[in-house]
Amino acid sequence: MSEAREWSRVDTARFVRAATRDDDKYSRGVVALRTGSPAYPGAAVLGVEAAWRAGAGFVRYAGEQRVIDAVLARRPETVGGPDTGRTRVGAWVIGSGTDPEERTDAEARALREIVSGTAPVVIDAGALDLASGATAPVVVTPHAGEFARLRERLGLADADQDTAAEVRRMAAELHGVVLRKGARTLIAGPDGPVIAVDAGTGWLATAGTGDVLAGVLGAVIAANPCAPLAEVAAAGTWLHGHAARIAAGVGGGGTGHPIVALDVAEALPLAIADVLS
Ligand SMILES: NC(=O)C1=CN([C@@H]2O[C@H](COP(=O)(O)OP(=O)(O)OC[C@H]3O[C@@H](n4cnc5c(N)ncnc54)[C@H](O)[C@@H]3O)[C@@H](O)[C@H]2O)[C@@H](O)CC1
Ligand SMILES: Nc1ncnc2c1ncn2[C@@H]1O[C@H](COP(=O)(O)OP(=O)(O)O)[C@@H](O)[C@H]1O
Repeated sequence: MSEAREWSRVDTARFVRAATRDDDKYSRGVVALRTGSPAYPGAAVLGVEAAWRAGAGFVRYAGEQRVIDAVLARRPETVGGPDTGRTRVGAWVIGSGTDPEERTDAEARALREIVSGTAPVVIDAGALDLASGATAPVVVTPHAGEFARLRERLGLADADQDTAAEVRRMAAELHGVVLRKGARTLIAGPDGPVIAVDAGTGWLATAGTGDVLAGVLGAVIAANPCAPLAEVAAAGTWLHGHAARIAAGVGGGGTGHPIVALDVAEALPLAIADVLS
């Protein structure tokens, strides 16, 4: 069995800071998302909401007009439309709520430009096929099914001893951070230990919470430009789990109650306040 380092609240606190009088919207972190599609507009809304609620100072959304409309209806603070180059993006989020089979040439070009850039990119769901060609720093976020498919695609499908070893091996192959989602999320960079983040509540297993996680990761990465990417990703994952625990009311040792993905996003400010206290 491979060893994994258990990630804690104290570890997370190193990557969360209170806003100060010296901050402006750019210093708090700029996140840009190219997520969602006419088939899954909700994924864009969830990721954008999560990026704001996780403390981003500026959130930009680039996508189809119908999806921009859905995003702005929920979060008018968001700046829609393609980046005109005036804002330096601290982190990109791509792929949530998209289907690679439906990708247009224009969309493929836009995504290729993002994964060839210098800003870190969270690569989720329908963009996972772009991970192997990326030169930007990346965090890829497959769930169990996507992880198995990505292993096949990369020719890594022969047996490893356990999932932690598989995650480490994929990270080495991709020269990036791999974040394999589950009740216990495993995260590894090309070097360094495998990190384990326990969600702490099964109520998090509900549609759209992965889209929320992608937005959280974007915000935490944009706010921590100089920190090791695997550790920043672990901090974002821990906050996501903590927000779910708060939303589901499992804090006092009780069984809690069902939640939806937006509940997790809405509990993020309380999770951050708790870490800062
Ligand atoms: N409101 C929305 O717009 C939502 C959009 N979503 C988007 O829907 C698209 C399809 O995502 P899916 O994950 O449903 O579909 P996928 O096509 O990625 O995978 C679904 C299949 O993978 C297998 N699988 C194995 N382990 C799994 C696991 N742990 N979780 C999920 N599937 C597992 C299952 O057999 C299942 O049939 C993605 O782009 C995703 O971002 C989802 O996030 C749900 C919410
Ligand atoms: N049994 C579980 N207990 C706790 N968390 C879970 C469990 N199963 C999945 N999760 C978490 O829920 C989220 C689901 O993400 P994902 O599978 O991408 O869903 P979606 O595509 O619907 O957004 C991930 O953050 C994952 O770690």
